[in-house]
Amino acid sequence: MRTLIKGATILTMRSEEPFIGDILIEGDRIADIQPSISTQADTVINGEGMAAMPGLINAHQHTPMSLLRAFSDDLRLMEWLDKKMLPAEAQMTPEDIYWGAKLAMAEMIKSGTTAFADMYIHMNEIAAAVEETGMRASLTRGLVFLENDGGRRMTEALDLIQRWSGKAEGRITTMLGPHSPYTVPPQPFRELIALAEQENIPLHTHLAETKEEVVKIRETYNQTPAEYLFHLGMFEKAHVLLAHSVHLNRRDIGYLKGMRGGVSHNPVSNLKLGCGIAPVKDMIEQGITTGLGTDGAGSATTLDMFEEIRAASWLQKLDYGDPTKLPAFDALSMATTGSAALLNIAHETGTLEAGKKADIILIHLKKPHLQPVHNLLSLLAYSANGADVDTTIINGKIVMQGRQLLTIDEEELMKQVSIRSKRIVEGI
Ligand SMILES: CSC[C@H]1O[C@@H](n2cnc3c(O)ncnc32)[C@H](O)[C@@H]1O
Ligand SMILES: [Zn+2]
Repeated sequence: MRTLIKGATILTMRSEEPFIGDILIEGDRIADIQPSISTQADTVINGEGMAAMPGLINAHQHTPMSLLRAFSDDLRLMEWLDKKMLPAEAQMTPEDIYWGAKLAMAEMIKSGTTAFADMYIHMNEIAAAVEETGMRASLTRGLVFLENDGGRRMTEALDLIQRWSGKAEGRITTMLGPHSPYTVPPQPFRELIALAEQENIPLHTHLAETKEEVVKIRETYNQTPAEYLFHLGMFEKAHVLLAHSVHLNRRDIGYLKGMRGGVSHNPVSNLKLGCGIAPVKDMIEQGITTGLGTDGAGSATTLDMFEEIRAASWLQKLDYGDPTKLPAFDALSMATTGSAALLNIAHETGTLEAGKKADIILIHLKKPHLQPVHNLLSLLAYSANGADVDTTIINGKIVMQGRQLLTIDEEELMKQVSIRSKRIVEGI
């Protein structure tokens, strides 16, 4: 199967310079990118007036929480989690998880996200939704060790890894997911890190999201959250995906230096929950890989990565009182090459180049808020939004064209979401 995109304004993200050209896709990979390609193809897409760029990669998500979007807002994280989210999650059936995840995937595909990292429960249902929708995903069974469950959660985590790693034409990868420093005591944390090292499995966790977490870890271990993980050996033994990392001091950033993996910055969720501003510029200066994520729609409300790109850039400018901080290309890099590295898939995605997987989005530029095109990078980072995405291609397959989802029945999805979301909140 060959698909040819003709005459698009191409931003490869390998360089900052866009150019007008063609992209040839063969099977699941990009075969060629040139100013002009003359060849036969099964499908030809007219890319005129469109920007072509790598699909955006959401490095931290809880997909089924899309069913809890706008259910509870304007609360502190711990109160929001304990009093609202956990009781609602206790009402969710595996089928709810499947439809909640599908809702998130519909929104992601429609806003130009082609891959994501997810941490949740009932991961078989999420994996099934990934298989059907055609998305690329790194899946993690979130592990909280505050009560003895007889090893059930751990069994599910290992089952996910065994059953789904490399499945769905290689689109699914997996990680181990100790939820956070405040929900996983040292011994189980050590065991997970040892297992990750032994089996070469990446780890996905939350770190230093709120001041309350910093206080709690200080009271319990007399350490900062980053120190806690560092002394458990986490950063030297495995690839680690750290969500948030808002409250890191200079020494904490030093602990992360040289780590495999890096930090998923989730600026919109951090803003909305009043968590603070992550030291993104300082982490980048220390060579720490930084990507972008939304967190779940239960907190972020939207999964539009263009909002994250904009918020990331503006927060650093505001924090330093300096508009030169985190310029457009750097913020776009976080959502593409940065997040790809966090998901451990940078060899396959994150840039447009021959040989890489064909994860490509086409953005309609002939819109009042995207004209004139003095600077494509600025337009994409500071003015575009998810609704400007016309076409989404993942693993060489067109999953949205002309804003029509091709792998998801949107009408059925809306029906299921309406029934299930009502039942969940009525049950609390
Ligand atoms: C055990 S599965 C993952 C678990 O994480 C919860 N969660 C959602 N958003 C956040 C956040 O911002 N910080 C910490 N934990 C979060 C979610 O509700 C699931 O229970
Ligand atoms: Zn999270």
